[in-house]
Amino acid sequence: MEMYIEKAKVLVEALPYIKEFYGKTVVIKYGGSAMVDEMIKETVIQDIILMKLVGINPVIVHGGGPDINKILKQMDKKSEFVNGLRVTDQETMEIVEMVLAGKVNKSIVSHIQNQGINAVGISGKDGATLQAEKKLVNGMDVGFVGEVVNVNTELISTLIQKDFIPVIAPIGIDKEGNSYNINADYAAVAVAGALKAQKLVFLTDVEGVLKDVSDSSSIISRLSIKDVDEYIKNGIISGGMIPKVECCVEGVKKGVKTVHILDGRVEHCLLLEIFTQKGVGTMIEE
Ligand SMILES: Nc1ncnc2c1ncn2[C@@H]1O[C@H](COP(=O)(O)OP(=O)(O)O)[C@@H](O)[C@H]1O
Ligand SMILES: CC(=O)N[C@@H](CCC(=O)OP(=O)(O)O)C(=O)O
Repeated sequence: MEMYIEKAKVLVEALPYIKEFYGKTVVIKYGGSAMVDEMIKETVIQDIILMKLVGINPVIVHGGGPDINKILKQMDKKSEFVNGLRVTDQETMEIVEMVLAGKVNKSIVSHIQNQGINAVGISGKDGATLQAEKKLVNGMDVGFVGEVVNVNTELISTLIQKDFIPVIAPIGIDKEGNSYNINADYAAVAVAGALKAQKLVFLTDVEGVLKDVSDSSSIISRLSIKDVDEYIKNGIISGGMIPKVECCVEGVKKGVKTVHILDGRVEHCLLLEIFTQKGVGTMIEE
């Protein structure tokens, strides 16, 4: 009996959060290694379904860098990155689109549908959702790498209204109908900003933003956007964490209420963040 009373208490603890987020949009950037581990993948999907069933509107923007790397390797095609962005020639673009909008997108949709909940997978090209232009990196042409210049929220909003979970692959489209490879972190913040989301969550493969990358206990629980430049300058934040944190800052500036970097390897990290007093990972704030 005791055990059931404890379980009931956990549900009651979630009540104020369910009330707070009811009818609100939460954008989840799902990528990196949180996507590679099948067990973790299952728990992430369960969390998103639970969110949906208690009246929250989850929107998934996914990456799939490791999947693209795997296919390029099989094809003996080298991949080069500039500032964390994949140099994307025509052939690479075709592979990126095939992997992200095909394999990865549909696999997430399948996992959700398996649980009896409706999801629709789209690429940013559908309904001209992610309108893009060529992005120059430090003045350099890196091929079909895109920058989101506008998000047309019509298709996403229609899906939400009809109770589907939108699952978005970060492929952009320009005025001529060309495809662009967009880093999924950038795509997620653009979508969250345009939807005026209540929360934007980046799932990644570290505990959060750390003061010392080799010490997982050095987590910065609350990071003010004022301190970000300083942390980048003195090397505390480096590598792949730089664009992620910059996206968080942009999210806060665009008016997303709360922005988080969470450890996607932690079972049920989304539920812990949203429905309990125990915040996990790093929250980026004004
Ligand atoms: N201060 C920091 N705190 C945490 N991780 C950091 C930090 N500085 C650099 N990193 C690196 O950034 C990586 C996360 O970025 P990335 O691999 O691009 O994530 P994802 O694949 O989830 O988009 C971490 O695995 C870590 O190696
Ligand atoms: C331009 C660019 O670099 N695009 C990324 C898109 C996928 C992505 O962002 O995946 P993760 O979130 O899993 O890293 C790429 O080609 O890898």
